[in-house]
Amino acid sequence: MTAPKTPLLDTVDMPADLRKLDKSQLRQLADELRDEMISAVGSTGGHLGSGLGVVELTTAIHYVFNTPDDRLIWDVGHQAYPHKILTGRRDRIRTLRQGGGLSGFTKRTESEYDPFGAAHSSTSISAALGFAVANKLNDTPGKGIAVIGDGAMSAGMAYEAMNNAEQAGNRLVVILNDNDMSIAPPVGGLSAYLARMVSSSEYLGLRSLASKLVKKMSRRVHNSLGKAEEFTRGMVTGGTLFEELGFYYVGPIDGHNLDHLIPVLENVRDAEDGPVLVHVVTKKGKGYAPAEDSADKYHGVPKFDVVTGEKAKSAAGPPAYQNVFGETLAKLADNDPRICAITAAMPSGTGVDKFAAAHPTRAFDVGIAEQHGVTFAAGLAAQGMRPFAAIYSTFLQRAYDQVVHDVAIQNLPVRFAIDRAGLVGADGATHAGSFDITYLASLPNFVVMAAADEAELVHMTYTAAEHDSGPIALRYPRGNGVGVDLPETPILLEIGKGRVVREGSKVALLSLGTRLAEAQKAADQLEAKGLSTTVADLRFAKPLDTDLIARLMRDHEVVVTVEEAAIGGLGAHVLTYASDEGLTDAGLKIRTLRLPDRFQDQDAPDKQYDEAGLNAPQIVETVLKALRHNTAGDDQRVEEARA
Ligand SMILES: Cc1ncc(C[n+]2csc(CCOP(=O)(O)OP(=O)(O)O)c2C)c(N)n1
Ligand SMILES: CC(=O)[C@@H](O)[C@H](O)COP(=O)(O)O
Ligand SMILES: [Mg+2]
Repeated sequence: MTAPKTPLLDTVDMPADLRKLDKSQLRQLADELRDEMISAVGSTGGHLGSGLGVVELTTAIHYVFNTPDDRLIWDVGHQAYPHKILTGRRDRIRTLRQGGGLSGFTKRTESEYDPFGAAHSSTSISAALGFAVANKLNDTPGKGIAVIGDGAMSAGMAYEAMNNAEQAGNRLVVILNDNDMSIAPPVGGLSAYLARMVSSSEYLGLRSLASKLVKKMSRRVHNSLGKAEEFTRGMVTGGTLFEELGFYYVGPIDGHNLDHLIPVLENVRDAEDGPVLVHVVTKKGKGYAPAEDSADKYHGVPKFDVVTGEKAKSAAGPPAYQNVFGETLAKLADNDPRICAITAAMPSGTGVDKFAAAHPTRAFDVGIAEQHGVTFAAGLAAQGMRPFAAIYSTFLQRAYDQVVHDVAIQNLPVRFAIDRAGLVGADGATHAGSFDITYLASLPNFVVMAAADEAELVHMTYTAAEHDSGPIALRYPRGNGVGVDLPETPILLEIGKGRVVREGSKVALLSLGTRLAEAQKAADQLEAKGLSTTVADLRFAKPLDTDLIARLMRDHEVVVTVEEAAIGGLGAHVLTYASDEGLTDAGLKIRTLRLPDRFQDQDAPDKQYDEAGLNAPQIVETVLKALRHNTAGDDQRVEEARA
């Protein structure tokens, strides 16, 4: 694929270069920026539609505002690729989301133009408010500018921030980028409200616009607006929700028309009062037909052919875990009217779309609102339903108090289907599902399971559905299963019981989750070295199968736990149990393999697991080291005895 011709963009490395251009050149610059972004994402894959929708907005913001002193915060950060290109990172844009490359989100360590890291949504207004207030207190120049999407606006955090924003005065600017899309079509009353605001807005002549604005904004703003005769699409002001929260509301305006955007943003920049919310209407996927025409607007794409839009096909293989979950749950719900499914704006990512296709009245997309989703599920459970809250591990972090306070303390049978458990590849540290075992298995009343393969996921989904005595979680990773046959009839697993998949005598590998495949490979390699190895799939991080663990500890010389989870997970529970029971007193060697105590950047998943030390060679090395340590210890003890 040849790179697009970008003569004007080639002259712009930083926003300072952009600001030297004449306004009349900005249209061409935006077109070239869009071409460059399409070309780059075609070669890397990544988030495409959202960035395409903010090409003009990105250009206008950097043209009008004094970034980086004005602190620009992109909500989620998945739309920030054009921003990266304009802020000195064009030379690395084709490394996006790859090992050692640019992050797919904003990241403080990457550039001074990324004042705040993101990837989870709806944090931008709070962060921008923090910058704004700090600058105000220190009498330092610079506003806080948050660009937040309509989907991200469904999260409570955005309102918590707006409720508190008045103190920033004119230092805070919120740009609501309304493309009427989340990853899936947006849901709920707020989305309908925004749609009504957009569809009912008039095209105002300047006079009526000015007379409306004079009531709302300072005279200075009003006067300078008088210069923008060409600005025809209305700045409509009304008794909006945002005004009730203390913002000057400006909009809706056409986010692809630079002749509208630039004067409006200039006025907002110069406004003496504030805070201001600018409602910008854009199109997700704008300017690239295959994206505009697709149902998901090319939210996230693999590599693709720029000319045809054809996406690289992944090799046919086992089904994705999320689909196994969604289809299994849909089948179970055929015979159980109490089962329902909840997703927080991730219907296809969690497989809840499969469930929704079969049981539309029992599938709930609550929007980006994980906290509400969990407590909503708690209410359903308390009323006798069997709710499955299907939430990515990383996003469930946001609802931790709801998990503890609304679910665990009340011992309510909410089923947590925790997708993207473990490392996730290109999305990197912000999306890794590292902590759920730690934060769930420490809670009284909780049952925590991890599926070793897609058949186990079927059994665990069924087991969770039938578990009415308290909260239960099942975790499984991003990606496809390992290729085992799916069972016709699911098995009801005994709570807190694991299984031995291979019996040996010297080394025992206690696996939880999909590292089981690596544990099996490691066992082959250990056997080849003459070390007889047991492999157990514990299935449950809580309650532990203490009978099995005690037996394996008594009968083996080395015991190694293996899990795709952070410190404080299975390994910690096994060690605690072993020391409580005195099982380590006789010199048993226990080692715990888990994710490292650092945030791992994006890379291919297998490389990430290598770096984490959770692939077969590292399991083998851990066992050998434990045995060598034994020998060294013995030698030393012999020496000491001799002395
Ligand atoms: C807390 C949280 N939940 C879910 C997600 C997954 N997610 C990423 S982008 C997105 C859609 C955001 O929609 P919007 O803010 O309108 O931005 P757009 O993609 O339309 O530009 C979702 C649900 C997330 N990043 N953070
Ligand atoms: C930006 C964001 O949070 C999502 O788009 C996320 O990248 C999706 O991840 P999956 O591809 O694992 O569904
Ligand atoms: Mg949107």
